[in-house]
Amino acid sequence: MTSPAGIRRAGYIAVVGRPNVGKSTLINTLVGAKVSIVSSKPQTTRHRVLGVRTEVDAQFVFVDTPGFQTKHRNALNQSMNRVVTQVLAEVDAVLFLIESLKFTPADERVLKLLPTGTPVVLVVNKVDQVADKPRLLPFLQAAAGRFPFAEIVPLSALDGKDGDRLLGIVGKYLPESEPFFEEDAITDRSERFLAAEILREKVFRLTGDEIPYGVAVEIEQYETEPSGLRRIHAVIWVDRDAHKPILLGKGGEHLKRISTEARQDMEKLFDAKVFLQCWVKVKSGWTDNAALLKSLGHE
Ligand SMILES: Nc1nc2c(ncn2[C@@H]2O[C@H](COP(=O)(O)OP(=O)(O)OP(=O)(O)O)[C@@H](O)[C@H]2O)c(=O)[nH]1
Repeated sequence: MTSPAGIRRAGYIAVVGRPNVGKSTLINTLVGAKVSIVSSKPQTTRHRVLGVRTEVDAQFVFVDTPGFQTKHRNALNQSMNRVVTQVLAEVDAVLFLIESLKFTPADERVLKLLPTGTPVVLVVNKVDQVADKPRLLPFLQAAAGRFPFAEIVPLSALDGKDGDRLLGIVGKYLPESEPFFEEDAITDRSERFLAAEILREKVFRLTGDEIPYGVAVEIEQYETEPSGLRRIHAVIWVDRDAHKPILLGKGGEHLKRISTEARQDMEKLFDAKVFLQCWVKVKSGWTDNAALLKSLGHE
């Protein structure tokens, strides 16, 4: 960080990019705690998730925005695009992620939504996958011609050192300000929200390709007992009858594994004992129902 001694900077940074470019991975690397979802499947991030990183002289508040869904135009996608537009109007800097040596029509659509009055840093991710490094240079030059980027930073979101380098670069664009969050804050979202995120991640990770998008997690009940024990009742909503047995598995074994792994992650994150009960229920057509989406916490 280069700000003069005693001066603190703080600001909001949006992370945008098409699905699967590595936004969640980058945020996890930058924030150093598991507050977002990482999955090999596209379009797992539907919420705005704030991750906070506090350095000696700057605080970075990252806003993880959903990827753009362009294949299916239903209520879920429209709500996603609204979130993106909202987020971009509010921030101090934008990180626009693309993948090394790829610039797809989906990237182009994200590019069109970038603000011109806000510094945009182009993050060229997954450089570790490029065997032939000299091929990067012309790619970066071409990218520089597409938009007045404030900076262009090739990196691997999996690499902590690259993350620190990026922080040094982004820090310059943050305004002078007192920090917004307590030093140890990792998120402004409640435990209840994090519990849902963790459970949703387990469903995606452990269920394979059979259930790509039609899954939502709802925390019906969340209680902290005087002993510190968290008592959580969760519903995993699926939009087809056929998906229920897939999630349950033989004799309920699969659901048991999902909930056990989710509980273990929650206990680690909350530093407390967790009692987690999960049900699988079918709600047909939920991805097309804006009112229901809202009731499930989607914006
Ligand atoms: N090799 C390599 N893989 C990466 C890198 N960054 C992310 N990935 C992988 O790319 C996949 C997608 O990463 P995510 O972080 O889930 O992508 P995302 O942009 O958040 O995706 P959505 O949530 O769908 O918008 C995961 O399998 C990551 O492990 C990287 O720098 N190098």
